[in-house]
Amino acid sequence: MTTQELVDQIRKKKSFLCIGLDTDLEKIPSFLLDEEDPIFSFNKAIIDATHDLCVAYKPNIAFYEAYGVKGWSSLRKTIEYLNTNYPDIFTIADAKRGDIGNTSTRYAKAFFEDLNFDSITIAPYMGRDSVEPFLEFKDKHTILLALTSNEGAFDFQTKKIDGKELYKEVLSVSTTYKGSENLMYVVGATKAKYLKEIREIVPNSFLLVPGVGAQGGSLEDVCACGMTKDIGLLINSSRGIIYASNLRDYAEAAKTKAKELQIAMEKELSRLN
Ligand SMILES: O=c1ccn([C@@H]2O[C@H](COP(=O)(O)O)[C@@H](O)[C@H]2O)c(=O)[nH]1
Repeated sequence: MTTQELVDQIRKKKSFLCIGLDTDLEKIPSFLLDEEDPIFSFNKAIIDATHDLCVAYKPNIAFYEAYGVKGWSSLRKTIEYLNTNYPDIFTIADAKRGDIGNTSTRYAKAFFEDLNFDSITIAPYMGRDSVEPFLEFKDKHTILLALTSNEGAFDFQTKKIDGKELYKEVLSVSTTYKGSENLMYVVGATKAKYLKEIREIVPNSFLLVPGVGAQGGSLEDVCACGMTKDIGLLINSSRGIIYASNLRDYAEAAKTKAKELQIAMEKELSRLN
């Protein structure tokens, strides 16, 4: 999917919500455990209930890898279900990969060609040659971790090197990478006060913003400094939506939570016009 197609979807749906599919067998309704593939059954029900309220889904790969071959099969069924039934939805493999060039190429093939995700999250620590193999894929997007939502972000990301914070160096150096027009960045909602300075470095790039809901970040604070004329934001919520109920009404409850966020986003979008 191109960036323009994503922007068009956001305007059409009046939503820049990304729903995180962090599907955990210990948290989904227990009656689903009798199904042949409980993870896929859960994801399918959540997707069917919420697809008109969001523009993206983000399966966190750790939740699938944790169940070995079965988990990988649930992931494959989920992405195939999305691509077949909801081709206008932007898909994010939250895999946080990145390695020496030839290995990164294999990761890129796995997530962009084999699984056919639209995008993947990447750790920038290994630098240019670990990122550029992902950028070679046309109409696919590489989402670099810039300033993450967790407390550990302060261990390295905000530390100064030659007078400049590391996350700012990640942002500015990565804009020189070949194919950088397909870069997006992860910035935690819990780090909203940094957004003004982030926008000075990457004024138009899309930001994937996790950390609203369960981690305490505020949608309004993120929009105040992070929104661009073409929106430029994908705000993720995982647990706050998918685990709204663990009873038979779980999909309906997820829809209600997604709707609350969509309404708040519609209000923010109306300020752009
Ligand atoms: O900085 C980051 C980067 C990634 N994440 C991921 O996003 C979701 C957040 O889940 P919630 O349940 O909405 O808190 C999860 O998959 C994280 O691994 C992040 O939180 N922060």
